[in-house]
Amino acid sequence: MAATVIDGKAFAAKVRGQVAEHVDRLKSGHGITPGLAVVLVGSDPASEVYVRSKGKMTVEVGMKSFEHKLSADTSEKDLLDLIDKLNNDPEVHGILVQLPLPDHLDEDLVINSITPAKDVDGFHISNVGLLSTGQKSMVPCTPLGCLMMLRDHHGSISGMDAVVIGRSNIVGKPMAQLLLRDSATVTIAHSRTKDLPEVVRRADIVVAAVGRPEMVIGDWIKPGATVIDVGINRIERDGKTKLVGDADYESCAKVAGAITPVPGGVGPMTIACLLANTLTACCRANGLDEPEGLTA
Ligand SMILES: Nc1nc(=O)c2c([nH]1)NC[C@@H]1CN(c3ccc(C(=O)N[C@@H](CCC(=O)O)C(=O)O)cc3)C=[N+]21
Repeated sequence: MAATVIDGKAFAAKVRGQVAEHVDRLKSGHGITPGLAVVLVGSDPASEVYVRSKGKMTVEVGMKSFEHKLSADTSEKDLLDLIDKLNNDPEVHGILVQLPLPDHLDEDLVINSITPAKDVDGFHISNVGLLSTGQKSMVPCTPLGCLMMLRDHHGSISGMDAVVIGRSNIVGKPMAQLLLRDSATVTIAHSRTKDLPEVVRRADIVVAAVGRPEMVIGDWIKPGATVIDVGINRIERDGKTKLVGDADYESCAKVAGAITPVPGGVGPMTIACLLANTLTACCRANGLDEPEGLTA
């Protein structure tokens, strides 16, 4: 039987609609407009596309968007000065520094200079620590989007076997924390995992976040399992550029019970969750109730 396609694009539109309703209420009821600042250093074409799309959707849900584009040779001091300004700007509730940064900038130092309460990426060491100890934090957008789709599809994932392929700080590790918090049995696999296909075959939930185009194939998937494909890889095929995930869609969809497509799966949910996190940060900053269903 063919897998159910989990429509991340439609789900993301629904989430953005919910965010927009909350923003309306904040504006009319409290005179507060949530604001998101995005900082881009350098001019990577793919990054520019994402930043533009984030800015557009930020404005669409009624928030203020502050875009800061800095040249590729920006000094660490200038970048830290800008972050300091944004940390202290009451109109800014969320700050995102687009990654990766140019080599001469210390990514950890830069991320950890963002006020944790405004760290809508959830990458600050304080937020990482809070998440892993089950305390209130900002949760990384991509794993949060994956969790929302899993909860929506399964109702509960309690007791299910989940295998996360990939151990990055931005996806693999926080994803594992979120799955664990929802009482799944979690394995983190990676490029050195012994007999990866056999490990993946045990999973009811497979989260593919390795960054290798179409690496996970249908033969590795337990019949009926849910495949969440985090990969976004641009490849050349038949003389055309094509966007593919870390899972081989065609073969996986034949075996899986449900699967997220690329594009139109995890990617749009990531941006929707960025807006949801900005809303959450704004509510917390103003001592207001947090939006229900939009946090982890
Ligand atoms: N601090 C930081 N936070 C990020 O969240 C962050 C980042 N840096 N650096 C770059 C990556 C990449 N990223 C994407 C978000 C949405 C889509 C997305 O919506 N993709 C569409 C397709 C877009 C296309 O056609 O190229 C889709 O999958 O359907 C993709 C990629 C966020 N990132």
